[in-house]
Amino acid sequence: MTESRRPSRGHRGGPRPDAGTARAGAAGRDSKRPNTRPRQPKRPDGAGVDRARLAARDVLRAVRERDAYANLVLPALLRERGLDGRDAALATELTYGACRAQGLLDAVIASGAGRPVDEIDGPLLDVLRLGAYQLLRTRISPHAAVDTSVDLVRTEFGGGRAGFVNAVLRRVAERTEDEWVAELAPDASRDPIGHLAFRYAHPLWIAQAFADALGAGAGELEQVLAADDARPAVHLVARPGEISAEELALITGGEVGPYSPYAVHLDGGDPGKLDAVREGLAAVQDEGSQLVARALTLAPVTGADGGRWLDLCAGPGGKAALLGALADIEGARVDAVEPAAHRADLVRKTTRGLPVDVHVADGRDPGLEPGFDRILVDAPCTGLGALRRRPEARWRRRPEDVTGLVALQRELLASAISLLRPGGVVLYSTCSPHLSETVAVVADAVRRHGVQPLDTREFVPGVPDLGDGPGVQLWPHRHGTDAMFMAALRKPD
Ligand SMILES: C[S@@+](CC[C@H](N)C(=O)[O-])C[C@H]1O[C@@H](n2cnc3c(N)ncnc32)[C@H](O)[C@@H]1O
Repeated sequence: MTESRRPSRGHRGGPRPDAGTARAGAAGRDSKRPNTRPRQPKRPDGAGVDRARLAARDVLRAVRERDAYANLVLPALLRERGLDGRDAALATELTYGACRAQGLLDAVIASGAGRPVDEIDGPLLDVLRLGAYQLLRTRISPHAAVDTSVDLVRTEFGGGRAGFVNAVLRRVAERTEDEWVAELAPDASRDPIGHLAFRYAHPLWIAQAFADALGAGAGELEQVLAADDARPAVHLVARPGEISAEELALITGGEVGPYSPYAVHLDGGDPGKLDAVREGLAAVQDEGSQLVARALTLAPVTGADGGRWLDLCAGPGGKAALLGALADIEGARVDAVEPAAHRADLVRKTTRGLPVDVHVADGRDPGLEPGFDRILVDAPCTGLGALRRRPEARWRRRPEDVTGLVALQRELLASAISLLRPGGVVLYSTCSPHLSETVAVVADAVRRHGVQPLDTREFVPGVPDLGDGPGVQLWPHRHGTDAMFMAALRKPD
């Protein structure tokens, strides 16, 4: 939370801050500010300004301008610029925090600027988001938050625009986050979901989808939304047959996960630097995803398992690698289908040395011989269950995305059922709890194709709080996993 400060309401209703009309920048007025930092000359490359904030700004710009993924761009940029330790931690916190909180920040910025954010120049908006995030959601001093933001703009664009940013951020700083929420959010008693969506910076349709999926547990909505904003632990999977979770925990300093026998949780750090990951003994994989791959192998088929397993939506290969390792132990073989060639390459990489055959094909018609014993359909989905790991995703996804994805999910599940042998099992999963993508797709398959729903809770042994079944919905606030859904279906004999 923010450190306490006395909000002055002096600017309310005053003239809207504008380049040229804004008061002089705050730079240089903070007596507590370390005086070692030289005033910055205007440099188009931004050299000389705070390196962590410059990195955060550049990532926000890439996300806004070219739909980049913050969690791919940032680590590469930190490496390229040699930022580590405190600088890297600050850049990460500011980038991911500003991405996640974007809706809330934009509402506050719009109020402070007296105009909608789409009327503010993109590069200025990036800096305003960074500054507003520091003011509302960190303990960084308001002077430092404003000054460094003004510096970022001045070095690139000069004094006029810097004055605008200074004026807007000074208005933002007049209230705490709670006070802004009280002023701008829908009333909690009349619109409780709208209120929580605003407070926890989620688009309303996503908060509504979570509430729908929680059903009787809708009182937990606040916890789900809060869990999306918490920094998730890094989950590793210990590859079965290579290393145990206990051994992996010992050599990485992590903790064995509570549910998957292969899971190790790390507090942070760069897992790519771990020897166990570099040597292929372990990989990064959410514990919920591990449970999905394992559930496919635990669901009973009728008769003997002939060892023909299929992963119909395999890229980038996290579950295919775990299935491949388990298949190796069981004497089975996995066919892995992925239509995107570059993602199929990733599957080949993650499954090297395992009994996995990768096919670049469309899962709706992969051209494989039917008769599989077990099929995983880890379908393309909105990803609403993994928002904590994808900072900007909640603002990029649109409710209209759901319809097209649901059509594809139904077709993929139908294709899987047609490829199963009688008595074989398909496990349908999504990293989304949206009911249209989960129980509705499964109910449609049961109705149309006569498959039998199995009590999937039995295939995630030891996991509590799974509701009434037969499908399983995991939740970050209950299980510490992504909000994965899974449902096992058997083809009648
Ligand atoms: C949720 S991801 C699967 C994640 C993967 N199982 C893992 O654990 O790494 C969905 C995948 O389905 C792929 N996909 C999209 N359309 C598809 C189709 N028509 N047939 C098969 N796969 C498809 C996407 O390219 C994406 O790689």
